[in-house]
Amino acid sequence: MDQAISFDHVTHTYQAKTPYAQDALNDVSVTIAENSFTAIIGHTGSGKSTLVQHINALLKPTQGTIKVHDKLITPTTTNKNLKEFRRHVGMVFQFPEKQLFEETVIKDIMFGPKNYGVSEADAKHAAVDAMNLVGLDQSLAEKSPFDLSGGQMRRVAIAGVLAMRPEILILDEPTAGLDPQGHKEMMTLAQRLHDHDQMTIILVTHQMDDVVNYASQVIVMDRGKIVKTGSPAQIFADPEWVYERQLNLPSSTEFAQRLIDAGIPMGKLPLTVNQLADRIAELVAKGDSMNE
Ligand SMILES: Nc1ncnc2c1ncn2[C@@H]1O[C@H](COP(=O)(O)OP(=O)(O)OP(=O)(O)O)[C@@H](O)[C@H]1O
Repeated sequence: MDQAISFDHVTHTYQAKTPYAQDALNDVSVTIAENSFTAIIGHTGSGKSTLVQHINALLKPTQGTIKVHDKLITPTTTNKNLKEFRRHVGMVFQFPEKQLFEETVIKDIMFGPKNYGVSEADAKHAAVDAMNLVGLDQSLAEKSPFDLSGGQMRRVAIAGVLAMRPEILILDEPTAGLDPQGHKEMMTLAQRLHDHDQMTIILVTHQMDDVVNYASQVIVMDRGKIVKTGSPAQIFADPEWVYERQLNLPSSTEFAQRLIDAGIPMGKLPLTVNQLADRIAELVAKGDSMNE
């Protein structure tokens, strides 16, 4: 697969050259493949948000470079001429509904395209498409976004990003504060944007079940460094290592680990509920055949 994004020896220091200077990223090199669904995990303060904010040049590296498609971002990159580039990299921050401000849902979603000089008619077209993408009924278009439920408000905010038709979508803890139904809908949306609309999805999350259920690649951060990259199976194959990074296991993996600790041979660690159920069914079938 082609590389959509590559970090080359990137360091980011907040408040550089002051007594409060702090390296939030420390010599990070990593690539993220085109059309991949990549999860970024790591304990609080490990540098996940700092990392992803470099992908649309919201933050610039203190040292090193980032390449996003053909665009090179360096310590001397200025905000001039970044507008067109940023259209291709959609960023959904934590609690994006806080950024809603227009009188109606449709106006809020049209804001981005209009800001890029798209005609009123084309902006409306893009907004209607984006509402469909996120599963918002068109009957909500003329309502105030502030009269909607929390989950709906979040979808309006995401529709505003999708109306720009980005190729890369960054989701920074998109399920924070949502109920189980809203959580499932949000993750299903991310999956559909990846599978159906061929977007490169980058998900920052503390939810290990989402990592194994949706992501194909994982980047693990610890104290401003990338300490492991690989498939979910590779990342969670060593529970001790995961715990040492102050991370959880996916719930099915943790359950299986408890069974192993109790002396039950589970074989390869399961990652998902389906894999766990299959493993237990195999064990039960084996036990039955031994009793026959
Ligand atoms: N604007 C800022 N000014 C100074 N320091 C900052 C700023 N933003 C983040 N930091 C520091 O940089 C480090 C990395 O923060 P970052 O938000 O990237 O971590 P994170 O892994 O996304 O954390 P979380 O899981 O809590 O969102 C932390 O030590 C944090 O305190």
